[in-house]
Amino acid sequence: MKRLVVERLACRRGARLLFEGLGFSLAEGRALIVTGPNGTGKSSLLRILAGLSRPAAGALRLEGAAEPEDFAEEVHYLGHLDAHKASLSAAENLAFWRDLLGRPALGVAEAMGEVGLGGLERLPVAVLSAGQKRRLALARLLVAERPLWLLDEPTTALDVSAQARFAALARAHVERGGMIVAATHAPLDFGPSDALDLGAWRPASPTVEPAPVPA
Ligand SMILES: Nc1ncnc2c1ncn2[C@@H]1O[C@H](COP(=O)(O)OP(=O)(O)OP(=O)(O)O)[C@@H](O)[C@H]1O
Repeated sequence: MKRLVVERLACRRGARLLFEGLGFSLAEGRALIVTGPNGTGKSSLLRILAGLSRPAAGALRLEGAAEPEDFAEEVHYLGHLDAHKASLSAAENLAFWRDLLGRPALGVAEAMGEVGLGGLERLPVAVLSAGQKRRLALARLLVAERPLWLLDEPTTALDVSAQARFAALARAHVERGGMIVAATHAPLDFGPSDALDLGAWRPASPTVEPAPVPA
């Protein structure tokens, strides 16, 4: 049984403590929807969970993983940037990620079909629309098996039908025993879910030291 456990987590950016004392646990087969006003630290929390930045304090582990304290191999992280090579085709980009990530799941053509990009495999990413680029980024989640999906505003630029299609893929992941932590300003239906309002974890006095004022 996998379970993400976060204890007494604090995040500092520059001179400000964004949140502190944050604790939650997320069992397999559930999603956690993280909300909060702009600048509360949703993206920063996801980056900490993905192992891309260090917390100022606290601990996190993925119980049931081979290496509970260092579980970067167990996560898919989808940030604001789509991380595509513009000159390569859509299929080449996805094939790159499939090879790099390991633990292959869907094939490239199949994954592109799932996100509604069938027929666009050979187009260079440079000519894809913003929504098509986002769909291609989401297809990455499908080509490699990773139990924990960390999604930062995953539905940005998606039209209504693509949002619904993606929500169905996310629910299927959760139904299979996967986990999702998603930061969003939009309502997302990822199946059995918990809610985390990060604004509630703001410290009483967020400024750690005076910020330098530019001359
Ligand atoms: N490298 C950095 N140095 C200093 N401050 C930073 C750095 N990165 C982010 N911040 C600040 O940290 C705060 C939190 O940013 P973050 O992107 O995590 O918020 P968010 O809740 O995801 O916001 P949004 O809803 O706008 O996406 C912001 O005030 C931001 O300016």
